[in-house]
Amino acid sequence: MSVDLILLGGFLGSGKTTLLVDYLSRAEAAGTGVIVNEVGEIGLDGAIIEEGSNGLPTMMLANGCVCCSLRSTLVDTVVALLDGRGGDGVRAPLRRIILETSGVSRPGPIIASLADPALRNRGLRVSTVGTYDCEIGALNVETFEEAAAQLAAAQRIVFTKMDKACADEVRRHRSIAASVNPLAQIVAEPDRNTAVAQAFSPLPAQNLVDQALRALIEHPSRHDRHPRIEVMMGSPARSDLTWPEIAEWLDDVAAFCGERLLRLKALIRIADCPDPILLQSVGTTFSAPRRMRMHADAPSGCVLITRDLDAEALNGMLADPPMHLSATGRGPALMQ
Ligand SMILES: Nc1nc2c(ncn2[C@@H]2O[C@H](COP(=O)(O)OP(=O)(O)OP(=O)(O)O)[C@@H](O)[C@H]2O)c(=O)[nH]1
Repeated sequence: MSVDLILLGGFLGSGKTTLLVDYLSRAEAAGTGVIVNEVGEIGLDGAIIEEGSNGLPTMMLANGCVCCSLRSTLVDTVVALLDGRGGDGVRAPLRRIILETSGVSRPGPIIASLADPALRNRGLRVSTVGTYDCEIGALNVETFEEAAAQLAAAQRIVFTKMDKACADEVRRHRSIAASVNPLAQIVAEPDRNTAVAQAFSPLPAQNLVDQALRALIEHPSRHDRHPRIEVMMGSPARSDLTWPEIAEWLDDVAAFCGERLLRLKALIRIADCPDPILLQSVGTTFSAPRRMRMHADAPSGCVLITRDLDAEALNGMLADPPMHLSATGRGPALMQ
């Protein structure tokens, strides 16, 4: 049986713990294990979650950041939960594990650490959910780098503190979130119960995400553009690209961008395969390429989300790049 491992990210104070505790009190949270990562020594979030965990197994990773110093501890903790060693008593098999990351964690290194051999055959399906604070916004200047990495990595962005924002502000936040991460599903539900239920429900099937990618490639446009975040579209330079060329290009892109690469998603046709190949990264952590047999007629292309780096710089990286990148439609610059 596969187990969903949901990385819950979002900046400090953006409402992760509150969302998680609200979820754990619901009937559909049965079969959930929780891991809480806190950087400070006090373990306040852990205590709040334990209190509200409804008897579900909860484990703490305190005193360090899960994307930097606690990576092997994270793997041990996930294994312990999967083996039924988290919390007290004998447990029914888990259906999902929710990892609340510390507000300053970057998702890429966490996903990379989950590729550990100890987790290889455990049927983990990793997904990413991010909270977006409608009271203060998500991308403030002081916290920009981590917040941008978290927002761009999310497959689902859940709006929090909607009670503190008027309808116009929520509309603006929706536009900002969609502009920074056009691949994410946005949950902007004023009704708290509905929002909590949707936050951790199974993510739309892969084909829905691929439809989003396809729509973007066919109709690129961005209404709100952040001055430091670029969403680029890529199209193949030739029709006879080979896998080694694409693999080398991805290596070059990752090395050139480093932490400035926030997200990459691509459906690419190569000469020696009848089906397009799906490629994805969160930060510079790439998942294994997948043949997409159901998408034989899909166009070839990619979406890249970067910070502090434009398409021209990436195109100039190689004399003859296999993919040509261009910025999506530009609207007025956002100053948030
Ligand atoms: N009004 C309002 N307040 C909220 C909401 N969600 C969270 N808060 C408050 O915002 C503050 C921070 O919420 P937390 O859930 O602790 O945020 P967090 O992201 O877990 O914070 P860190 O663990 O420090 O990163 C708390 O005082 C919450 O009560 C919301 O939907 N509406």
